[in-house]
Formats: sequence, C-alpha cells, structure tokens
Amino acid sequence: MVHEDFRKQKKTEELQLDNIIPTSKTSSDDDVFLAPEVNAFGRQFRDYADANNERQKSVEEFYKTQHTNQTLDFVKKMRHEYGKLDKMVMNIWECCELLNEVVDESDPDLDEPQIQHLLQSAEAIRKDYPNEDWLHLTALIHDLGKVLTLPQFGGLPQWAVVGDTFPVGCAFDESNIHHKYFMENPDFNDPNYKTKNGIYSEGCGLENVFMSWGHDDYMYLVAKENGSTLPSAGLFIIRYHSFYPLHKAGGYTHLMDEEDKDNLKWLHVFNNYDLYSKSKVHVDVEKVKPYYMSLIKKVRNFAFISSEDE
Ligand SMILES: O[C@H]1[C@H](O)[C@@H](O)[C@H](O)[C@@H](O)[C@H]1O
Ligand SMILES: [Fe+2]
Ligand SMILES: [Fe+2]
Repeated sequence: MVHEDFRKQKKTEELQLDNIIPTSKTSSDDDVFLAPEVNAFGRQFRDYADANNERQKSVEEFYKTQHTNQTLDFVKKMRHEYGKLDKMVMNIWECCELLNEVVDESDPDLDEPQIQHLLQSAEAIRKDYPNEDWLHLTALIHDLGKVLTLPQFGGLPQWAVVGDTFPVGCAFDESNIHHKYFMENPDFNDPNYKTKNGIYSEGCGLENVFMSWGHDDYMYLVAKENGSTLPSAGLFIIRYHSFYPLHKAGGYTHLMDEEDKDNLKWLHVFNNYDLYSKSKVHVDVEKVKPYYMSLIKKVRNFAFISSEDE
C-alpha cells in the first residue's frame, strides 16, 4: 500500500524501540498532547462497572452479545469471507468519510462519528511524534475497518465489528471485561478450547492466533494484502489495538513471541493517543485534510471487500 517515501523509512528493527519517549516534548510547549483525567462524560476512561448508568448498561449489553457469538467457527468463517478483498476499491480519504456514518456502540468514552476519532487520535500522536509520519498514518487508518457495519460492506452487527478483541480457540482469560458472559459462548465448555493454550502452544506468536473478528483484523488484512510497507509495528498496532486484555491487562502474554514483544512497545505508545484523545471537541476536518491527503498520496488505494456479491 505504501510507496517510496514510506519504503525509505525505518523497518521495525530500526525504529527506536528502546527510546520511544517523544523527542519533541518539552514541559513549556503547549503543542504537546495532554491526556485528560476524565472522559467526555466526566467519568474515568474505560469504566465498564457502573450498571446504573445508561451508556454503560448498553455497553454491557453489547459485550454480552459479543462474548456469546464470537466463536472459533465464526471467526474462521469471517476471515475467509472478508479475506477475499475482491469486492470494492476506494481511497483512504473516501473511507474516512464513510465513518461519518458510524458511531461505536461498544465505547463508553465516545459517541461521536468515527471520522472524528480517527482525526483526534492522529492529531494527538502527531503533536508528540511530529517526525513519525508512519504513526500518523497508522492512527488515521487504524479504525477504518468499522466500515464493516455499513450496508455496502455487508452491514455486520456491531458485535462483529467493534469492542475489545480476544483470542478464540483457547480459554477466555479473566482479563476480558465482562468476562462472565463468555459462559454463554458455545466454545466455553469445549474440551479442545477450554484449556489455557487451547489449540495453540506456548509462545506460538500472535500471528498464529485467531482473534475475535472485528475491525482490527479486517483492516490488517486490507493493509497487508495491499502490500503495505508500513513498519511491522504499524501493522501490529492496526491488528491488535483492541486487544486490551493483552496490552492493558497483561493477559495472554504466553501466546506472544519475541517480535510481538517488540511491537507491543509501540502499541503501548499508540494506545495513549487512541484512548485519551477521545473528546467532544471536534477536529476541523477541512483544516487538517491537506496534511492527511499528503500522507495518503504516498499510498495506493486500498481494495476493500464488501460482502454484497457473495
Ligand atoms: O470500544 C472500543 C472501540 O471499539 C475501539 O475501536 C476499540 O479499539 C476498543 O478496543 C474498544 O474498546
Ligand atoms: Fe479500534
Ligand atoms: Fe481507535
């Protein structure tokens, strides 16, 4: 997907993995990203506990459905269907604009159109990492897979598109939010899947793990199959940014290999901007568009899949 300019850029191993403190940051600089202490609703970020709050109640309902329906069989079926990537071609900006129509029902911190979230996270990371344009592009595209909810992409239900992700085919770790709803998942009691490793082996690498189906894996497939030359850390961010049980709670680390561990450092950096940039203050789309168009010019069109003609 990415042309010469990105090609010239560092490969993962050349990224400063051990020195990922933003170089531009000085305490007097007001052009740094300051993470707010509370979310747009005056609550802690990622607070899933308050059952009396209307939004949290609907988020809990979302997770009940997601946990019940995301089985290994379902994931394999979706990967196969959407992995064909032979149905639709559009450029990145057109796709960003489609997200004007998408509000994420799983998110207790944001109920704005998703195009705002893309730009809010990209603008935030750009402030602290002005020279890492691969990170700006990664942020811009990381949630594009949410187009799966739109009719032209098969109109998948939200439980098959958004929310935190987790491995299927092995025991559902306690680090998953609303863990209790996994009891309603047909895989929960399957003897092949209910052990810690399930169908996997210790240290097998996330690459070999089936993750619950959603916008992360889909966008990863799109980028990968289009020959993206984003650094492997960028692709890792796209693929696992919703894997909070791992990157926030430290679950499932036994499935990681050495490359995953390296890439995880960048995912931790990215998560600060993905999560804490969520805000009701809108980014002026037209104002920032020229910058992102200049990034997009470096990349080819993505071939997207729509399930219309299956
Ligand atoms: O509700 C959110 C949202 O769907 C995000 O896009 C995803 O990355 C998060 O993991 C999830 O918690
Ligand atoms: Fe996401
Ligand atoms: Fe996001």
